[in-house]
Amino acid sequence: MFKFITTGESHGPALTAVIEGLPAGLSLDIDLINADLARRQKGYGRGGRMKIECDRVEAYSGIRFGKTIGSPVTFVIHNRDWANWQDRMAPVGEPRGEKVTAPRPGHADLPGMLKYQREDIRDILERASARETAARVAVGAVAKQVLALVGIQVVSHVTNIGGVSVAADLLQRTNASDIMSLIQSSELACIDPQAENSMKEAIRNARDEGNSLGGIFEVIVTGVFPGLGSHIHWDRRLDSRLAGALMSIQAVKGVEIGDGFGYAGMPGSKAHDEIFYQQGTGYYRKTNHAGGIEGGISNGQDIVVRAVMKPIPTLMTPLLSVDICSKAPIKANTERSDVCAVTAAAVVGETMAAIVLAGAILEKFGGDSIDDFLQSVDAYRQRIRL
Ligand SMILES: Cc1cc2nc3c(=O)[nH]c(=O)nc-3n(C[C@H](O)[C@H](O)[C@H](O)COP(=O)(O)O)c2cc1C
Ligand SMILES: C=C(O[C@@H]1CC(C(=O)O)=C[C@@H](OP(=O)(O)O)[C@H]1O)C(=O)O
Repeated sequence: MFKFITTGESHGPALTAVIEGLPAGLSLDIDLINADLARRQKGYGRGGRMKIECDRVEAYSGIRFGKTIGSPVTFVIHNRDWANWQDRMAPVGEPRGEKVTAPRPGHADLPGMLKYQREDIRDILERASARETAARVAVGAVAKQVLALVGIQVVSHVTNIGGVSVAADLLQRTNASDIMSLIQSSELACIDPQAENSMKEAIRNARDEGNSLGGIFEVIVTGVFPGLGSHIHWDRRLDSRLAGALMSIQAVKGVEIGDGFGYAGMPGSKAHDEIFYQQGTGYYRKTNHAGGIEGGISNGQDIVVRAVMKPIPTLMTPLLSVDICSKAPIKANTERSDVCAVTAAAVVGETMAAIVLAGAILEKFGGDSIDDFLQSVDAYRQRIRL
């Protein structure tokens, strides 16, 4: 079974990712993994930490001479900032440094310290931090390399920041490959230069006020063939897996697939994608309201998923809180922070979608070696060529 675990604290020595269930013989391009790590570090509105880090993976297991050998793959990403935190984050020795006692509304601080019985909120915030997503992106980049072998690509872009949206008509007429090239030159991974200017202005204003912003990103998966996921059980549905995976990203608070929340205002006659058939090419649709999934199963159309990120909880003009020692009112903790991280979250969204798709495809076609896997995919594709 394809699965992974990440470890590491934000200001600890390193993050790790251990990936299990990759077929043997997969050629892994480490440069592609590092390129995605670099993309995750970008985005107008990110804080000082991204100037310190330069994320790169080091492979520790599961790969020989560039190819997987079937055993678990381990990647390590060193935290450069560790050099500045060795005293406060030492794995052994007496506690040093001031305790964090003013929980930030919106972060894991208060529920985490109650649950884990900690007196220093740092014990919670270090792991709650989205620094962990660097390790996930390394896993996602591997998943994308599995998907690429069968012609599946995953792209993401930002569609809204702080209420400023990409123009609706532009969104409708831009396909996934155009999106990939358009976002190359954008600091926010946004396809609409005009909207991007307004988004940047909104981020600047938020920063000046000691405030923060959230937004929406979209993930599109192309080249998908019908049959990934299943209607049989709730936890095999591709839509439920994608929603859960996207929702697992720190600060993501809503996910929609296809027309999503827009369905509420539509009659059935406008909501579904009529089915057509052409000899030679088979079944096809003229619309994609479903976002590529019907009955929890991919239907062969592009998969389209959007997620909303709440505004960053660490505010330089802090909200009210309560000191966890004295119980007296206090301003919430402030520390170095992003003002807006939707661009980075989009890359993480792309990652999580790729992980779900790679999991579904490896589950369906199995194979201990990459050749077995590809043969099985080919045989299935032949069968469904109707
Ligand atoms: C890429 C990324 C960067 C983030 N950067 C920050 C940050 O600098 N400061 C902060 O307070 N929260 C940041 N967050 C959000 C917190 O990690 C998140 O709000 C927190 O984990 C609690 O969110 P939850 O309620 O969704 O779990 C970031 C999230 C992501 C995805
Ligand atoms: C380190 C990353 O994001 C961090 C996510 C984060 C949080 O609370 O989620 C808080 C900030 O950490 P720091 O206090 O070290 O600046 C962000 O920089 C990263 O994305 O690599």
